[in-house]
Amino acid sequence: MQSSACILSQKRKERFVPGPVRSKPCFRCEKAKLSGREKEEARERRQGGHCRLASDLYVSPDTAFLVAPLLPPLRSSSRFPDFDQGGSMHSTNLLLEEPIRMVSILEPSKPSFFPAMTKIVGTLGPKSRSVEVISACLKAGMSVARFDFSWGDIGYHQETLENLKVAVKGTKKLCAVMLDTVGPELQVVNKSEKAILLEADASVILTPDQEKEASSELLPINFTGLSKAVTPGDTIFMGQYLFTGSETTSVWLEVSELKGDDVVCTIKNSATLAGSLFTLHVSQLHISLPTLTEADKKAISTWGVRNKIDFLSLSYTRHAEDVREAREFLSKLGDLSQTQIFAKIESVEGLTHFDEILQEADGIILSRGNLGIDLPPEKVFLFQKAAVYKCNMAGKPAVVTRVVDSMTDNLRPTRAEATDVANAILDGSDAILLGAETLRGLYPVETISTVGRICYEVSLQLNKNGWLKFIVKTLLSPEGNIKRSLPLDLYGYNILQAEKVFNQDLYFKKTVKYVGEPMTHLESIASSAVRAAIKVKASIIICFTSSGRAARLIAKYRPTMPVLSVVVPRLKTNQLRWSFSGAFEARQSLIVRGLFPMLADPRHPAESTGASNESVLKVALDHGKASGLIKSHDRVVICQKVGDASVVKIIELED
Ligand SMILES: Nc1ncnc2c1ncn2[C@@H]1O[C@H](COP(=O)(O)OP(=O)(O)OP(=O)(O)O)[C@@H](O)[C@H]1O
Ligand SMILES: CC(=O)C(=O)O
Ligand SMILES: [K+]
Ligand SMILES: [Mg+2]
Repeated sequence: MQSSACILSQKRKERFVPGPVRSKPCFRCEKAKLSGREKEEARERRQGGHCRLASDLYVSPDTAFLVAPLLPPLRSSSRFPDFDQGGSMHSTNLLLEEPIRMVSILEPSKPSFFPAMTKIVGTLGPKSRSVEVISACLKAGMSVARFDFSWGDIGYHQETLENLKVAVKGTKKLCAVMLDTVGPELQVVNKSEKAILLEADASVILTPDQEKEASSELLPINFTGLSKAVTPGDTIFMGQYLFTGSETTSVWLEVSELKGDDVVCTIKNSATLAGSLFTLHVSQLHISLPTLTEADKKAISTWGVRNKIDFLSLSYTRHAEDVREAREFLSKLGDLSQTQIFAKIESVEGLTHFDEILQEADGIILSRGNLGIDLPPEKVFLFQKAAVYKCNMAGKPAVVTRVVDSMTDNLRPTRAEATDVANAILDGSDAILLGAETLRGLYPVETISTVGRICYEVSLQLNKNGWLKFIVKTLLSPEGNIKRSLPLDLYGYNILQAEKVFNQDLYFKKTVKYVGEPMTHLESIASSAVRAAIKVKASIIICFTSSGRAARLIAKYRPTMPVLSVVVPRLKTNQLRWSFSGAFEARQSLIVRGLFPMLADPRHPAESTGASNESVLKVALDHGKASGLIKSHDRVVICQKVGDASVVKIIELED
């Protein structure tokens, strides 16, 4: 297992190895005791020799053959505890094999009812709070609305939420609500909102005295402990980067002197700061403020309770204890005991405690905005791949932020951003979180639809390959040279699957292996459902669930087809009144890759007993047909309980 700390400790002075760079095991990993399974894996690696290694890393057998002799042999005396896992999280699930016909890339994807499997979280704010814009956002594919309490008051966010409710009714698109806390965020408070001109080489003082007026010489901040936390020579990053998505409104400061509670800084670049709030970021510094601040608690216990928030996005989560405390706080707030906590990893401190945080949290937000400042740039990708992989193995949703900053002011993302979105999905992310782009960007709806189209294209490729529908087979000569490509049906030997971007098979096996044995009954059933669905080329999986657990476990195995998660409400009581469960569970699946929730009518039986009676299954199938997901003669895999037994069924639809 790649330890989070080892991302930071790896040195770049690696010996040149063709293909993916192999890292030295870090001091901590080398010291780490190997578990039984790890020992077994290490043994397998040794036995596998370079060929296995090469075929793991390189996709087509012919390149593997060429590359294998170039790889240094594995030292049998040395352990690479993170390599096998590391290799799998980097590239082995991705199989973009040669030969792909380049012109085929240009073929527009056929309009289809196949949905984008990746979810989009949109932050609602000044440019996205009218009923019209929110409705358009929902239609464009937003399934979770994020309310960022770093700015705006409770009344403002309530107005936006009322509009969201109207939009949900009007569009009939389900949308979950996420409250994003302020947390220990350092902020410059500019009450007058006058633009502040900062010039390179001049001095500016950061003071905790918030009564003072902000100016080019003096900036009041919301934290008293800064002068005790920094030392001369430290750099401080300041600006509206996090809100505007633009780096040109940011300033680098260097601490030159500490005067009591004040911090005197030298300005490193000229910039004009506009607006009422700028965030400060001091690289790799622990801020002695609680993760859940008093202001956050107030927002949660008023706005949060009133609106039954589905997700709490816990900013600057630094330890597992932060999550436990938030959970304890939520547990006393009635319905909010059902709210899921998504830990935001946005500092090196959070990264260091990633594993334990993941155990406590319901999901993870890879807050690349802040973390991107805290981490050396060359380490960001490694964090992303490692963190997403760990989330995938834990079966917990991974959400990636800051993907198309430039769309805040532009109709098109940069090519780097467009590729980044697809890569984040291929890495295994469940959802993409849009911040400044929808909050105060000029094109909130276009941003969602552009990101949605990328998600759709990736999902389509994954599904297409899962079905092996349009696969072109390459024939190899006995020497292993590529002879020509022919359609699948014509020949039956030496297959190289082209146009394949995701090796579901390998992913599945790794996930099963990671869980180990014995597997819980439910996970065994859930993984079998995915296996069966792929083998019989099912169009969808229908999963009955009450707690949402079964559906989440199915999603964990990354089916290539949509999963209709049929949430069956349960009658529950809190001693005072009776109510039905189900609404939270349905909305909370709106952030999980591939899950499409449907709330069942609790009065219906699971299946029809007579021809005429309405059943949950019939409603689900009708819903699938009406939305175009399934049609006559399609196969559908169903995961449900019959009596006491959990079963996986395969049905073939009639005309
Ligand atoms: N109402 C239902 N009708 C039929 N099968 C169901 C129903 N609810 C859940 N199942 C099936 O029961 C199994 C357990 O799933 P899951 O844990 O999600 O449901 P649950 O009802 O919340 O579970 P539990 O019985 O553990 O409380 C799965 O196979 C799931 O498909
Ligand atoms: C969203 C957020 O907080 C970040 O990316 O840092
Ligand atoms: K925030
Ligand atoms: Mg952040």
